[in-house]
Amino acid sequence: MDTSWVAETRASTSTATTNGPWSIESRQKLKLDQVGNYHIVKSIGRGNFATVKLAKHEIAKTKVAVKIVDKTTIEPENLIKIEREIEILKRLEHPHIVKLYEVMRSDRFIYIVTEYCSGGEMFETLVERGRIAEDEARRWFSQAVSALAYCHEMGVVHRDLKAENVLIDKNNDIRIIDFGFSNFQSAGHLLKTSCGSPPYAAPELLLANDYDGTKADIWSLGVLLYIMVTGGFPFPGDSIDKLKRAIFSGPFKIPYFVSVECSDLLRKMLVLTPAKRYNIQQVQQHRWLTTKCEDSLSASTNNLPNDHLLNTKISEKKKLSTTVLLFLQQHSKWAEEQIIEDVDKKNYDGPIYAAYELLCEKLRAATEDEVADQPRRGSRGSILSGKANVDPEPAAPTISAHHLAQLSLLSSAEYESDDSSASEMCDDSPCSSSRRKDNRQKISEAMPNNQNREQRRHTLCATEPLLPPELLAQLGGVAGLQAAAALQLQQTNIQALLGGQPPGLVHPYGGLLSGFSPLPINEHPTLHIPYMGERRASASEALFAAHLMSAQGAFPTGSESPTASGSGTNMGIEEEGRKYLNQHGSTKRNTVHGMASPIPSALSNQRHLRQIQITASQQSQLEKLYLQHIHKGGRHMSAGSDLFQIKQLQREFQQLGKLAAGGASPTHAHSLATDSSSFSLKCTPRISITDENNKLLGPPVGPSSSATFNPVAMFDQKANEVLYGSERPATVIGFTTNQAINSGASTPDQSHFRSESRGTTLICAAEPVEVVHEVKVFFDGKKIQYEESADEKDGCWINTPGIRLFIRPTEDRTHVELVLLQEFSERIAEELVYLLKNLDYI
Ligand SMILES: Nc1ncnc2c1ncn2[C@@H]1O[C@H](COP(=O)(O)OP(=O)(O)OP(=O)(O)O)[C@@H](O)[C@H]1O
Repeated sequence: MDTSWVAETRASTSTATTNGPWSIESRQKLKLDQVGNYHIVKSIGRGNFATVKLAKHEIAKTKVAVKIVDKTTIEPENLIKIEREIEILKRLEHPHIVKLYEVMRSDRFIYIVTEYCSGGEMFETLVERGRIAEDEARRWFSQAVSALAYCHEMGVVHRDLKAENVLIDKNNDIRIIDFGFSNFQSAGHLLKTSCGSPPYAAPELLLANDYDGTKADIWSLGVLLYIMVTGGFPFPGDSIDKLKRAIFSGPFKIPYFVSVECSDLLRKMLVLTPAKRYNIQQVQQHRWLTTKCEDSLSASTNNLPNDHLLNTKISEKKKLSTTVLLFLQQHSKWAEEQIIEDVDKKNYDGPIYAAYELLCEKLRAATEDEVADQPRRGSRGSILSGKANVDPEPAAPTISAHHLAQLSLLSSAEYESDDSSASEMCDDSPCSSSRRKDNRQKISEAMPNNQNREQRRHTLCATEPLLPPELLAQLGGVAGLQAAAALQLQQTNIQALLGGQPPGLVHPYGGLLSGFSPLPINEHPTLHIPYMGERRASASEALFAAHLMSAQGAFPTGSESPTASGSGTNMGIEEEGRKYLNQHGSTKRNTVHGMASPIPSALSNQRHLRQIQITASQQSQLEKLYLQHIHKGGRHMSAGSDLFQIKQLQREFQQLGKLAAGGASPTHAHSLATDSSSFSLKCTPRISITDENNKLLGPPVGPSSSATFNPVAMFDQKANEVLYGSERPATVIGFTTNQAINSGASTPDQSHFRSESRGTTLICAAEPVEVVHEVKVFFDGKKIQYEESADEKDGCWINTPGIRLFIRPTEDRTHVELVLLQEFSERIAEELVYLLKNLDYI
């Protein structure tokens, strides 16, 4: 391969200013400002084995993303994942799949240049905003469906679809990324490797069965849709075992606010048995996607799967744009024949194709803008002549001086207007722009164990060969070529692409995941993250292995030929699920969404709450409060004259907690879920009346006589009605912590929201000493007294009456864990976070 075009990387390192383990010397950073034809602007993301930079093409002046893989620092199996991703991206071209432009290689690095998606990950958006409106979800979802339908038609299964692998571009359209776990799958062929991200993994994968990758993708897509429209996961579980129990223990719940059509689609995608699960064509044709609300008509119409549109775009591309050709000749040293040849071959391994494509896109966008700016030419004509409106012209096939000039102007204008300065470039930070930094921060807050963020991104490679010889043969002969031809995808010489299997793509071994440790369910108020702290992780068999061992013991995977259901065993998934539950306990794990539990940690799920039974005296006290509440017209009961009763009741509840922890006394007949027995129950009963948005309302509805008063049952029933039923407003009797009451939250849900936002971790590039110094200066300035103490983890505590800070070094960063206690002043806390964020200058 001719690599003479690969420009020498210009690198420099930062200089040391201090000494010791915290010195900048010890964490010198590689500074990179140019690779190939790309000017590196700044870091925009980091995976576990790649750093992603924003860069600008020198000729087109277009922003691109450059994924930089340091081959010397990653395991061979992860290198194979990267090679797999490259090979598959080369074969795919779809408006909602990230577009590959160029691949550059040096002895040490692989640079993968793709289109830049400025809107970040869908995951970030969902964490930031919570669930999204159905019309908006439909738009994004239909784009994802369109991309997946295309993949499946091309014989490609993604196997790691999740909100983190869906990026948003500047037009608010989605792009699917991360094809590292993708593979080719021909009809009738089943896959073996369990990979992907457990919360999105289909049951057949969790049971370690052979599986149909297309059906597994549908399950993941169903989970994605569920997250979009509800803001939570359908199957919560902080370990694979719990996840399996959640999946098999019965139908998942869909909150009341999800439309009937959308619920129906979800139920047809999240079907246990793969054979009964919808395929991608059925999803495409489902009425939730085809029937559009009037309001969202314009937004969604443009983005529904439309093969005609796709083909039009593709056929446009077939014509070589002479405008771009001429422009390239003028602005580069490449000869005409060379350009024509590389473009014709779609040569991703050289610089010409990328330059050509980027310029074409720029020209196309300019042409579209121009057309949009003009009055609609067809409107009048259609009235007079009966002819349809005139469509925008495709990129001009002939040389256009106007377009040539436009290209030059656009290129320089965009370049000048970009405010990303070179000063921002070249660090290895995961995120440099302030918006993304904010997002990251929010996500960091949402993570159950945010000091593990670096590890959360571990993605391990699958154990299957990338292109098994028989698949290669099949693909070259039938599936790949026919699919490509049918879609008229491109004039690429596919035979040439498929002609040889790149070296090192077939690998017999899998990755090993170290440090897998289950963590508690994340209780973020908007996006519940049910997974074991490895939110972002995608995993291969190795990750699943330990957790699957028991399952495999329970359900030996048959070596027989695939069954009709595609499960790879003679046993149906449902049957296996039942067997699993029989063997591993059948605790029902209903998910409760929307009504986040007011009680943190061990009692965080309402299913625990439901199992609390109260004593007769607690019952009568609650009743008293309830009746008083009605009498006072719904006023919140936690203040003033009620304080004594509250305290009294609280003591009883604490007693209840102790009893539960030490084994319930038969006389009390209290029962708590076994896995919540270690908590100390510090509840204060509260009575509040909420509407469907958990806003406090007027007097409660419901029984007011002693004979019918049953607070626990009422809570349970009403919470369910609020969540899943149609009755609203509802009366909710909630239990909350003192802390939440002190924070002024008016309803259980709000109190949860607030208490959740109190712990946060900030990651700073500043030295710990510097952080400690700044924090002390801050407190001194505010005249806030603090105590300072060292910790055995080489960290340092700074405690004030309302704020606790734990500052500890990591290998190249400083973690600052910030806990705001109940007495905190929100304003001071905000100022402190602001200060710390400003220290976080990476
Ligand atoms: N084209 C892009 N445009 C904008 N941001 C991107 C782009 N590609 C990647 N990123 C950002 O960089 C992050 C890391 O990229 P990516 O997931 O491809 O790396 P990776 O090393 O393969 O990660 P993983 O360990 O999850 O497999 C992404 O999560 C995303 O935030």
